Amino acid sequence: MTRSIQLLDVTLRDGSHTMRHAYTEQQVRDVARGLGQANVPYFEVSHGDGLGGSSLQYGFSATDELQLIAAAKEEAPNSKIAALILPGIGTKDDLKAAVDAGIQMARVATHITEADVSKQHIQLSRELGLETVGFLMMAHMAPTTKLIEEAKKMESYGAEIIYVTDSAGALLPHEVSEKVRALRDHVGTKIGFHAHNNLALSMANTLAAVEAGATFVDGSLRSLGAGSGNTQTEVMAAVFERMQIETGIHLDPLIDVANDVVAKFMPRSQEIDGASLILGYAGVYSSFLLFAQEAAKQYGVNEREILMEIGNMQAVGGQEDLIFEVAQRLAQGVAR
Ligand SMILES: C[C@H](O)CC(=O)C(=O)O
Ligand SMILES: [Mn+2]
Repeated sequence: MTRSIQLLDVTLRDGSHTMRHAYTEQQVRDVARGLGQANVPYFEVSHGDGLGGSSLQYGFSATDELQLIAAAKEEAPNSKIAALILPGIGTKDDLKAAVDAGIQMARVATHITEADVSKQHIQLSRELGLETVGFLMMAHMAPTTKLIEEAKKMESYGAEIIYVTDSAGALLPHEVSEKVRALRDHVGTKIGFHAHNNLALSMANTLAAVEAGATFVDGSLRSLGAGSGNTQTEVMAAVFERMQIETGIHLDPLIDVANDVVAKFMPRSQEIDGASLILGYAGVYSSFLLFAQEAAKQYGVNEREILMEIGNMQAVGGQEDLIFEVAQRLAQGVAR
């Protein structure tokens, strides 16, 4: 039997963190056109922290995300455009406006233990006729029994696909296998997996997820995403082709857009440096990296020390302010 996988590219959303939310409409058009020409079935466009993320807390977008979504849709009419939405950041009105701009999928994201807050957004997404994903972030922070509990809640609200999201790039392959297999055995939805490469495990973890039953996997071109980035989309497409797993993707134009478009504007290559390694090692939200680097500079302290402390404190998305408090305390030599 031929196996098939749906590949979802997040360059224009997770990559927005690394781009400091400064994507221009032209960059988005160029990437979207390339993804469309490569027949990528799904790709995500929005502020890095999802719809409505443009703010003082998370960083202002240089260009309105609705304008970016509409531009992407024009360039890639045959791909489905997804938008991430975090209840508490993105509102129901943001979701409705994104539908008008052209999205066909909503990915409703919560912390791994907080699925309750996704109910209204998931229900609205279904009412609006969107393909609807429950996106459970920081999956390393809860045992598999809890993951099943939270996934069942999202399923009961109407989610059609549930993602195990390794936001910190902290999961090991056997942990990914265990979590995805447990969802396959206990939840009736399709299963997805989203990786970060902070421990150089994103491809291994993606393959572990696929072997365990995931049929949706995320990637970004040249790995352009928070921290050390995501599984590299074009590499993943090549590996799946070698494994005779059907993706429907045309490899050549995909490599072209990665090399000729994304590589030209990305601020740095997505290597694993000392700080991004610590994200995976200490289990820290990947989008905290740039905040930690800024705080380290501001207070004259070591960025790795900040990240280790944030990991010890088990900080979660939305606690970006804590990074600066930790840096200040370290600068004053004050223990927690
Ligand atoms: C808002 C986060 O960047 C979502 C995500 O991609 C992750 O948790 O990983
Ligand atoms: Mn991510």
